[in-house]
Amino acid sequence: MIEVNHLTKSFDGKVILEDISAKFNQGQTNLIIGASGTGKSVLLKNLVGLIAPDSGEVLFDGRNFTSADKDLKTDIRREIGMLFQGGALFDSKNVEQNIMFPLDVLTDMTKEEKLERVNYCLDRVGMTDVNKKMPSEISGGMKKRVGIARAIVNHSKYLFCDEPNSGLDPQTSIRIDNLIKEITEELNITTIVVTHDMNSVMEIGDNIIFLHKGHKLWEGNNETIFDGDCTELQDFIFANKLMRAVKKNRG
Ligand SMILES: Nc1ncnc2c1ncn2[C@@H]1O[C@H](COP(=O)(O)OP(=O)(O)OP(=O)(O)O)[C@@H](O)[C@H]1O
Repeated sequence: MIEVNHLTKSFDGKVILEDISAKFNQGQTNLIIGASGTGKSVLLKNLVGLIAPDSGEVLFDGRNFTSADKDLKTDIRREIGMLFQGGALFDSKNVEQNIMFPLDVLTDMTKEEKLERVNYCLDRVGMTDVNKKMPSEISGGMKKRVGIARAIVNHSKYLFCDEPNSGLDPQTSIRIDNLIKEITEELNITTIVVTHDMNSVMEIGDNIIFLHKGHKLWEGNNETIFDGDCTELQDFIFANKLMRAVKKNRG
C-alpha cells in the first residue's frame, strides 16, 4: 500500500496540490483522475520522488519515503516500475535491450538470467519473437506492452502508469488497461494510474481519487462513481455525449 498524508505543493507561490491525503491499495489498480492541468502529474511526480513536497509525506508499505535517508530512498526506488506516456523506450536499443536495461543497471544477474527474465516478461505481456525489433518497427500498443514488461522486469512492488492510453485507439486502450489490471492482481503489486480517460475509469477503476484544481474532491470506485454528489466530478464524467447517454439509460 502507498499512503499520502496531507501533501501540499506550490510552484512560484502558486498552490498546485493542497492537503492531499489518499491510500492506494495493494493488488488493485488505483486511479488518479481529473481534468487537464489539475495536478495529476505533479502528484505522481511527488509519489515517485521526482519532486519533493512542500509538506506532507508519502509512505510505501509504512516506510516514510519523504523523510527517508539516501539508502532507504534507493531501496524504495528500486521497487518502483514506471510506464511513461508513449512508452519512453530507448530508440537506439532493441526490445530485448530496452526491457533488460533495469536489470543491467540495478542487478548483477548473469546474461542468461537476464535473458530468461526478459523473455518471461515479454511472454507475460503477450509478445513473442520481437526481441530484436527496434521501437520504430513496432506499433504504439506494442510499445506500451514493452514499457510494461520493462516496468515489472526487476520484480517491482509498485507500478506507476502515466496516461497509459495516450495515443492508442479505444480497443487497444482497453487491452492495455486490462493487461495492467491482470498483472497488478497476479503479482499483487500496488498500481497507480494517472488518467483522464473515462473508459479506463470504468474498466479498471478499483479505487479512484478525483482531483480538481489541486484538491481531492472525491474518492470511490467504478461502481460508486455515478452516485457521487460531487458536482465537479459529475461535470468531469459527463463531459462527453456518450457518457451523458449512459447516464440517461441508467435513469
Ligand atoms: N515544474 C513545474 N513548475 C511550475 N509549474 C508546474 C510545474 N509542473 C507542473 N506545473 C503546473 O502545475 C499544474 C498542474 O500540472 P499537471 O501536469 O500536474 O496537470 P495534469 O492534471 O497532469 O494535466 P494533464 O492531464 O494535462 O497532463 C499546471 O498548471 C502546470 O502548469
